[in-house]
Amino acid sequence: MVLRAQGLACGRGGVVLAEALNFVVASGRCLLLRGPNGAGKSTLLLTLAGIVSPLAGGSVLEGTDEDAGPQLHYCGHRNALKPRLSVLENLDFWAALNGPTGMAAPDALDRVGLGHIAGLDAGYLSAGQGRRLALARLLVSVRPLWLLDEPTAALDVEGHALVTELIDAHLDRGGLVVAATHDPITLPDLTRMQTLAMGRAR
Ligand SMILES: Nc1ncnc2c1ncn2[C@@H]1O[C@H](COP(=O)(O)OP(=O)(O)OP(=O)(O)O)[C@@H](O)[C@H]1O
Repeated sequence: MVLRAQGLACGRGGVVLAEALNFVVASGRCLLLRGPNGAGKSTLLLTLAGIVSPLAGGSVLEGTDEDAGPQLHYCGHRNALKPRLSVLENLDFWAALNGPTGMAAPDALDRVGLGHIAGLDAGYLSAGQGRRLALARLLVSVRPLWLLDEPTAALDVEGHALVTELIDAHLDRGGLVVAATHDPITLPDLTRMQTLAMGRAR
């Protein structure tokens, strides 16, 4: 499986943020989007997700079965949690919506360190706990392409390590990751990583 961008231009509000982007991300590899605030990293992720239309060119995930349904997870800045549902109910909701094709929800909560508060209303979660719950969505539904916007935001040191482990395990399974991040993410095997430097918006 390969994510291929060709002649891709993206922008918001009539401003071109990146243009003539050509890159390939193959199975088992992670592309890190780097650049200052406002460079267009989130916009590029939204464009790859199909949420924002490209201004030119495009991107395609090659090697997928057209009948297999959605092939990507988009994990944005916001955690998309329902505050009146418990932690487990939130994850069950996402598993039902995206398909319960991955880990069982209680196991996924254990994996991200939230098993002990599965019954707590999500509205009471700390910022980092909310981020961990958002990341658990990646585990309960199997999708090959992960588009992650600041996945380590609000996470503690162990949380940073968790993100690295989740990405690494996903790559082991042949997954692909594109992640916008200001924090360093260093995978054990550096040959799995590539970087796209984006410039400041004009
Ligand atoms: N809907 C919109 N209309 C107009 N401009 C927008 C819109 N959404 C984002 N922008 C602008 O697009 C630019 C790029 O924003 P984007 O969120 O992609 O940057 P980023 O590289 O992810 O930044 P950060 O590192 O701060 O997260 C910013 O200048 C932002 O103000």
